[in-house]
Amino acid sequence: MQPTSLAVEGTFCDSANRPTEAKLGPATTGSEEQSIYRLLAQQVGERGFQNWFAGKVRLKLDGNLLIVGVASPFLLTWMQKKFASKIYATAIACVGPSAEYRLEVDPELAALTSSAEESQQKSASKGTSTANVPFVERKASAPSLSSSNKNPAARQSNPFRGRRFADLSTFIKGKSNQLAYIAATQASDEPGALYNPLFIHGGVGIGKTHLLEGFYRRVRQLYPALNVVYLTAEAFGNYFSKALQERSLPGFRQRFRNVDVLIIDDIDFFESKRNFQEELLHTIKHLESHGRQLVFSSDRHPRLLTKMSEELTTRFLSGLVCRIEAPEKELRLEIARQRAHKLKTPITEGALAYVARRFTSNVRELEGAVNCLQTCHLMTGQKVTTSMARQVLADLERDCIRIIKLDDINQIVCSTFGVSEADLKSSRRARNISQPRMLAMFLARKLTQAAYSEIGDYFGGRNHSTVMSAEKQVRKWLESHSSIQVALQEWPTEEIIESLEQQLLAS
Ligand SMILES: Nc1ncnc2c1ncn2[C@@H]1O[C@H](COP(=O)(O)OP(=O)(O)OP(=O)(O)O)[C@@H](O)[C@H]1O
Repeated sequence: MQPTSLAVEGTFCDSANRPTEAKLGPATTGSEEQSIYRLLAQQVGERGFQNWFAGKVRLKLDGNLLIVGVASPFLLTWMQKKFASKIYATAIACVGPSAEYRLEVDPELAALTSSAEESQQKSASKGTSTANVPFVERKASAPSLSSSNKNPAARQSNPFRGRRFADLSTFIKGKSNQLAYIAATQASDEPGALYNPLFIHGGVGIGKTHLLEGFYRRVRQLYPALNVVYLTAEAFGNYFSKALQERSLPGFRQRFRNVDVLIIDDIDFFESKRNFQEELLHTIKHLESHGRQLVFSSDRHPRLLTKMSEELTTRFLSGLVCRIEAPEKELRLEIARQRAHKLKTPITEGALAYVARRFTSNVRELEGAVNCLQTCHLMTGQKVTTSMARQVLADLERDCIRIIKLDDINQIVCSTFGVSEADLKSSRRARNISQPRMLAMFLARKLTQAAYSEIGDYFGGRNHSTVMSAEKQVRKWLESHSSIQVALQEWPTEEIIESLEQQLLAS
């Protein structure tokens, strides 16, 4: 599952704009609550705890359910994205393996937040005008991309504050991600000069956001005077809609068209959203014409974003497109090892290898697994062994399994190839219909429990031998590294299948 995110950097990074300025204590003062706070602090680290939890959330334990109340839907999606596994580990540490957790908007916190915001707005309106888009970094001077901005004194006078974004230095390199890593590092050395736009794509939870955040951070460190904005596509869309509603589009445009570096995560969110695409296109055109740096991430290659306008797609393709592939075994092992080291979890090599073997496609889940093992170590005081890992992670592994239905496959294949459901299930044999159909049948065999006859029946009342031969045909394409046409372009079958699987797993 891919959590949606309204993570907008400046809202959190700029302390003046923090949404939860009001100082709130824990919901109750009982020793139980205090110990939950302590466990949570162990999980998220002192800094994370102070930045995001202390005085800002309300914790409640209801049976085996840990409820974390936050001040806004905005915070909720953010916390869900960033801390879900840690909150879950805390819940387990509190009530054992049957624990569950829930993040919810706490009305009382929300009320306190909006009154804090109101008073902020009042004081802002007394001073110079600040537009209603809160996340754009403000700076005194006009933007400049010259190297004179590499100024240590300026760096000190404008230190990076607030939420700690992921850092490129903590990004663990391997075969599957090294191209994207090198591109992000090089482009952040000289924003606007090299790969522009830089477009990073890959499956769920494999480090795209980490790289984008690292990019953001590095540019901020090297060029503190630059106006750098990081946000998700969803946040961009929300701010755009709000500006439309409030008739404040000029302010919105002024904010976005004055940035030096614009980083937008999860751009696939814009698929089928014509008005957002249109606005983004104009923003890109404007920024490009002024030599500003653009960075995007997506779950797919730009050409596979079949519901994106052609103009936008060609712009995405005009710089450098890098793919992060599923992490290879060595990388998974190293990530697990470093995670355990960071959490100070004594763990055997065998247990690490077990985790790396079991959690293969998603680094987020891999990290979640190590978090669970840390909790287990905290509870038992013992070094984590392979058999302990096997036992503890059994539930997690089960939860990580996604149930994929034939309808899901049908929908994702149709939208990726731009064919209608009626065509996919029809008797038409044109290549642009029969290939997606065969792929759909192949995926149905691979990812569902459905029998050949059931699959044949679903995809247009075909018999089981049609499905068998479709499966055989797709295997042949894979073996011979054949390509398939999507969006008027040939793609390696392997890449298409991987992209479809990723979309299915994320759906
Ligand atoms: N190579 C890596 N080195 C260190 N940590 C990594 C690496 N790849 C991923 N991670 C960690 O895995 C977690 C998930 O990564 P991230 O959020 O960047 O994934 P994503 O590709 O953006 O996922 P989504 O598509 O869901 O947005 C993060 O905690 C991130 O720091």
